[in-house]
Amino acid sequence: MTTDRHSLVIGRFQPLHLGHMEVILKCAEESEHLTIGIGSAQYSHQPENPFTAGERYMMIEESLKEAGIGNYSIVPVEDLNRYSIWVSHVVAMCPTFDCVYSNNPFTRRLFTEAGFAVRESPLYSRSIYSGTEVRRRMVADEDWRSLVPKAVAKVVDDIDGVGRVKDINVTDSGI
Ligand SMILES: Nc1ncnc2c1ncn2[C@@H]1O[C@H](COP(=O)(O)OP(=O)(O)OP(=O)(O)O)[C@@H](O)[C@H]1O
Ligand SMILES: NC(=O)c1ccc[n+]([C@@H]2O[C@H](COP(=O)(O)O)[C@@H](O)[C@H]2O)c1
Repeated sequence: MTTDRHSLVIGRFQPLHLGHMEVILKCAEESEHLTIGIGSAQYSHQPENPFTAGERYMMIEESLKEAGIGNYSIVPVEDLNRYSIWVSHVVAMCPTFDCVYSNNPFTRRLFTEAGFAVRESPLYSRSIYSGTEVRRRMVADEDWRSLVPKAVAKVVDDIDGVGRVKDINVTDSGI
């Protein structure tokens, strides 16, 4: 089903996982155009945000190519420390959109207050499909590949992403 809806999905994608992909595929199917906002774009090399905006861009672009999706734009969006103007900042950075897909109550509230239609999409196997779980498995040498698209695993391998995630999770004392 395609409508004339122009939609936004926003997340940190640290990294993109199969839960994100379910939302993106549903949204792409329901929209004429989909914008994927890479949130917290200025952060990288931190335990919660290991990958740069450019690396996350590659993960999304290659995964959507793999999935045969074409009607989208990818836009890095930096955080602002003034919540009241963050939505205006997103609007200024992105192609026009009228509908936002998010499950985070705070993000939903900001867009609702700004007059956008906000849609909730089901959370897919949330106990395993989260960035937090993917990063935890990388550090613990457990299977993280089954939680992400093949294209994401390739980007992570190309940049030694697992080595980076492990290094930034080790303190000086080695704990
Ligand atoms: N398993 C999932 N199924 C559907 N949507 C998801 C899933 N995990 C995250 N999302 C959606 O992705 C958006 C947030 O993206 P983000 O990259 O911050 O996800 P995250 O996996 O929760 O991150 P982290 O665990 O690193 O904090 C939210 O709208 C959230 O509801
Ligand atoms: N004021 C702000 O900078 C602000 C407010 C709400 C969401 N965001 C960003 O949007 C992205 C998605 O956030 P949630 O995962 O919380 O929905 C994150 O990168 C988050 O930092 C930023």
